[in-house]
Amino acid sequence: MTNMRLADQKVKHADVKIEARDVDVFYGTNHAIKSVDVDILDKTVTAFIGPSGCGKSTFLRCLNRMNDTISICKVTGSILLDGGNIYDRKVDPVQLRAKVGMVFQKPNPFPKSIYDNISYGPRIHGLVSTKADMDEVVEKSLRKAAIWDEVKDRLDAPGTGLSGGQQQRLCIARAIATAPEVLLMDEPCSALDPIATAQVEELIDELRESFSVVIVTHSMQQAARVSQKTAFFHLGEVVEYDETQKIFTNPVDQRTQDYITGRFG
Ligand SMILES: Nc1ncnc2c1ncn2[C@@H]1O[C@H](COP(=O)(O)OP(=O)(O)OP(=O)(O)O)[C@@H](O)[C@H]1O
Repeated sequence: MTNMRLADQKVKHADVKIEARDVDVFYGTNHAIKSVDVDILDKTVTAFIGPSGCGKSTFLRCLNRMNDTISICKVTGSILLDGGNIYDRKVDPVQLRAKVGMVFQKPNPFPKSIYDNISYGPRIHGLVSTKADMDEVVEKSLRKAAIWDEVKDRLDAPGTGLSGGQQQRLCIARAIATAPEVLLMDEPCSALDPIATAQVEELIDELRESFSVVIVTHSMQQAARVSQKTAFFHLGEVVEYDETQKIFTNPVDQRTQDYITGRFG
């Protein structure tokens, strides 16, 4: 991994936003995540890397209880958001997902207008009461996702009519609209061309001024470009979790070294 541009690596002292301890995940008898401990820092981009099937997406989905939707999936251990257990019975997963938003691999806009894609979340969560306020939230979210100029004259057009890269930025705007504290991104650029990928990467860097971003990526170059912290997953375990620069230049574990130098995965 030489000649790799590394993101601004200065990890400023940041509060822990999510504290995961001793997390295990089972799909039936398949033990997919094994005793994982990870702290996600506030206003920091954290990358999850590792070979296919090592559990990156599974662990990411634990952070906003998306795994609840999979009947055979069982999660044990503790995951605290600002000190509160997200698996507590009193926590409403729908409310949780407004705070811990998610962007998926394939852009998935609703079959609605661009405006309605953004206004839907704030409306169902009762975050906005007047049309003028909603207009403001829609504009702000689209601006923050760097797509406002491309869509401002066609807010009534269907979101599905945009290009792939625009659809992904629309989905990011949709996730931002509920004012999340953490944004989870599961291979958000894998369906995008290099130009759209660069736009989304630039956006990720800007978003971390407002909240934490956790990104699953197969691209080590992308992890190095956008993240300050990196966790290397292997066979359901976190082998190494450290500052991105350390992981890519001086990893402690031989398995990390082998992965980043392309010896497996
Ligand atoms: N919905 C599911 N039902 C049953 N098993 C699943 C499900 N999703 C993931 N798994 C299993 O959990 C393990 C971890 O998969 P996961 O998708 O989390 O890995 P990953 O590192 O994200 O892989 P990739 O990089 O290929 O996306 C694998 O053994 C996989 O088969």
